[in-house]
Amino acid sequence: MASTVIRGGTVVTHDLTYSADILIENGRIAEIGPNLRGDETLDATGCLVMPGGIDPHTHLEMPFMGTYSADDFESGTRAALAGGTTMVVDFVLPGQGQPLLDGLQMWHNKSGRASCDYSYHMSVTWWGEQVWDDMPKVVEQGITTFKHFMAYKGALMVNDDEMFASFRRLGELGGTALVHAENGDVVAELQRKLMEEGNRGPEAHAYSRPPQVEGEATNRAIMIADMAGVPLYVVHVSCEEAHEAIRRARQQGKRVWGEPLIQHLTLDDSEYRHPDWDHAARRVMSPPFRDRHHQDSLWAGLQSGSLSVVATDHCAFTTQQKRFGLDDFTKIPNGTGGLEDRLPMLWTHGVATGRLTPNEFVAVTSTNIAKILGCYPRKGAVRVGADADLIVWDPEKTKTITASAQQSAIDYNVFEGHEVKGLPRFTLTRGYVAVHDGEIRTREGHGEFVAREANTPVSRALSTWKELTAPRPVTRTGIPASGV
Ligand SMILES: NC(=O)NCCC(=O)O
Ligand SMILES: [Zn+2]
Ligand SMILES: [Zn+2]
Repeated sequence: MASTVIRGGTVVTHDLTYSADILIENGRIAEIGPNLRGDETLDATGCLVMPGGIDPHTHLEMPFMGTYSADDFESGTRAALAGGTTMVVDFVLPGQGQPLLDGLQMWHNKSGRASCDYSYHMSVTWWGEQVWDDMPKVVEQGITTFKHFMAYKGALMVNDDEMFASFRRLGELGGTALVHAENGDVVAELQRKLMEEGNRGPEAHAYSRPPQVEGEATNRAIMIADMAGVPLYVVHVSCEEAHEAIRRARQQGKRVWGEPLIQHLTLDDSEYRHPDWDHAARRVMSPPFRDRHHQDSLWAGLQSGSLSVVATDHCAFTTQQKRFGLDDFTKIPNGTGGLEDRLPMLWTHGVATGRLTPNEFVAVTSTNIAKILGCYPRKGAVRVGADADLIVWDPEKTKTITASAQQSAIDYNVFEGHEVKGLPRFTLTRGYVAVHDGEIRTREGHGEFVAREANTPVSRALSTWKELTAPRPVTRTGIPASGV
């Protein structure tokens, strides 16, 4: 295989910034240093060379709310690479009563079309002995993160007793628990009441999911995870109430991470008051967009380290699909896109504004999640031996986001009209140049499944601590005689 040199750029990792060339051989980084030579040269003059983005939260071709999300592994990973993301982690969603391994096979069948590397989280959508038995087999196959929906009552939601049992099992297996944290019982009741009162439009979606439902569920999940002895990752943290629970838990030494989305960081709830029904419905997702006060909290969390990862929850539905809920907001498929836009939007609103340093940008888009997921330093690193999943980032390159130029299969973009400054000049997936000076050259099927390690350092540390502090019977010498 021909070698490639990225020449003349500034390498930016989560902890270092320095000038160097990078030599790539057989899909891996072979050498980092000055004046390197290879068969092909990519000019990185004026650019930053960073680990490719990892998006740990996507739903590609996902069966949900009576339909399927519109981007599949082909269009989804093409969108990812176009925006500088080189690995996605999608959610396997077994049906009710379906064995986890069957669900996993369904996802393997779909992901063969991926253009970049990918992994999965397993979703615990129901509970029983079979799930308990299957969990170690799933972990053996390199899927170590298990998602629990605390919302979507009557569909994906699991109850507290099921969640506690699953969390304990995961703790034993050295895995990590994920939660969609919203109080599904309260949401269902608010939905019913709003509909009854004639609140049927997309804005009622936001009214039915106030920050309190997220704050309560986040805190509950944290406490259940702590009692079960398992690290916890809270997906799509959208508000101060949820962030506060995570911040407090982390200050107490609990092993909890929070993941805000680029949508919640940059778009607000005024979108739901838009006079055009389609405009508002296209932005219906759970949790909903929030106001400025919550956005400021999320940015502060990324700056201070109480929030760790920026994802997309890419779950794209067309306008036609959104119209399933024309006279009933509870039927609007929940989800928005963002795979192509996450990095440029975060750079523009984070780095260019001074909220984040370039190194922090790398941490929250790539390195932190690679460590949490157990695939670092193969992913999320610029170092010899790592996969050559790299972006050559031009901080001066600009564009206006528009659906007509996007890779995603849907007919709109929630960031339509946003100007971004900072875009990939080249995106490399295991050494292959999928974005070449802005031109998309993705190869369907190039992507490979990334098996991940259980028992990450954090998981081991937590198990050690829990074992040390486990309840033990008190050994007593003077036991009083029984009164019988
Ligand atoms: N977030 C959302 O609205 N849709 C995708 C499914 C989920 O993550 O809850
Ligand atoms: Zn969710
Ligand atoms: Zn999701």
